[in-house]
Amino acid sequence: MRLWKRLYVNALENALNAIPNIEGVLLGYNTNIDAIKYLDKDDLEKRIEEIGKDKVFKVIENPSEKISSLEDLFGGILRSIKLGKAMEWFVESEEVRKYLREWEWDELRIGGQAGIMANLLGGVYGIPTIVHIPQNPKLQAELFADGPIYVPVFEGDELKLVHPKEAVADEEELIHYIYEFPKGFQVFDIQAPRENRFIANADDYNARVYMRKEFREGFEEIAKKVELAIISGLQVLKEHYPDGMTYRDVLDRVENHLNILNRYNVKTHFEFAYTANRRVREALIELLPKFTSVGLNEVELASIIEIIGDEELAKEVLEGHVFSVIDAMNILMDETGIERIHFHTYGYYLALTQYMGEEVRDALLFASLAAATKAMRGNLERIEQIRDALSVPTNERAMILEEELEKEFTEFENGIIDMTDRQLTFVPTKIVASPKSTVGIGDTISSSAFVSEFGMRKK
Ligand SMILES: Nc1ncnc2c1ncn2[C@@H]1O[C@H](COP(=O)(O)OP(=O)(O)O)[C@@H](O)[C@H]1O
Ligand SMILES: [Mg+2]
Repeated sequence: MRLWKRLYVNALENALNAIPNIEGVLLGYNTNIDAIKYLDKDDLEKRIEEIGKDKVFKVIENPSEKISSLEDLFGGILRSIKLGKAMEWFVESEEVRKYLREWEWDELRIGGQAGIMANLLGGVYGIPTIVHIPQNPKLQAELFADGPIYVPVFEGDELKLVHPKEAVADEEELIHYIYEFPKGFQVFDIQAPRENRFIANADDYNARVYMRKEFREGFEEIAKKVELAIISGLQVLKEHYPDGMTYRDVLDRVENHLNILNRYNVKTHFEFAYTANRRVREALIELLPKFTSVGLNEVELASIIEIIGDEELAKEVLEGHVFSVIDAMNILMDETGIERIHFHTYGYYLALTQYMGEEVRDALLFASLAAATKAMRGNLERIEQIRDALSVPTNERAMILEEELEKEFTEFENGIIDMTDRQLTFVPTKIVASPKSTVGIGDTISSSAFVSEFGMRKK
């Protein structure tokens, strides 16, 4: 434990010193507005009575999975409360979209993985950050932090970088309406067994990974301005769209972007997120050889192993057997040739890299501090706040894993295992006992580790 205390303190200093070395990072592709509302029993019951309680209650047992009417909307919310389950349904009706807008919200936040990471990397870490925003209405632009956050805009033929607030356009508001309820929340005779959220998604652009003109026509200029790129948001892809477009059309465009980034020696990270469609998941695995790095959790690693490995190993990964996780990471590296794999789960992180160095470990430790800060405060606002996370307890149970690793691998020192052609890095993480929020922690972990490792290796 004393060892890790010392390593955490050193890693924080090393990472903080290195972050100013990073000259530019690109974030694609998903950015939207998250409109959060904390549900109120009386308001909710009144609205449901107005629409017709019977009609709404029918949807609870026969979920429509999408929203074409107000019955669907409130039926979905009630179902989510009843089961205590997170659910996200797409809003198809214009009339319901208007209703949602008028129902208002308690809080607006930037949403989408790229949008959230822009406020972290640009707004908090001060790294020059270019972000893809499918649409740039005022309501969304104002949610971006001040700081070196940029969107590319054409001025004549020339591509200029400006803060989103300076490029506001009369474009669509892509809103994800998030309805939160606490454990025990009661409406009529329905009670929530645990806290959770229902999301009404009124965003036609990110659902099909729409790319704006600057990214279609000016990508080479954009790639020249950065050293790093982090790609996410591809998990939503569907096999087919009503207009005949398929996931292939999107992935061809992404592949073209990766070819350009690779040509300019930009290091690229792909942040995996659970991808329900198996075809799309397969295609994403096929794209991994074009990336430098990938970040994922236990569910996502298992879902990959279901495709490139076997069911038995996938099951063990899900159950959290550390040696199975290590086997799975090695299989993924064998299969794709990717240089860096960062696995995160509750209580510890692992990285498998085709290069050696203590920077890999220090980056994971820094990421753990950033994640704990975010969990504690709900939001990270200033980089100095990360120092407070040093006093958060380090996961004690990971010490048992550490002993097992020590027994299995003789060359294990300070979290680093030399596997001759690969380095395996293990760190026990900080755990916040009662987190204020856990939204976007995974992206905080992966992006913090990826950029800080690069910064430290650059010296
Ligand atoms: N209370 C907590 N304290 C510290 N870290 C946490 C806590 N809860 C979750 N985490 C970290 O957050 C990660 C969540 O990442 P992930 O599963 O990818 O979800 P998402 O991408 O939706 O944020 C977990 O793997 C874990 O490492
Ligand atoms: Mg994640």
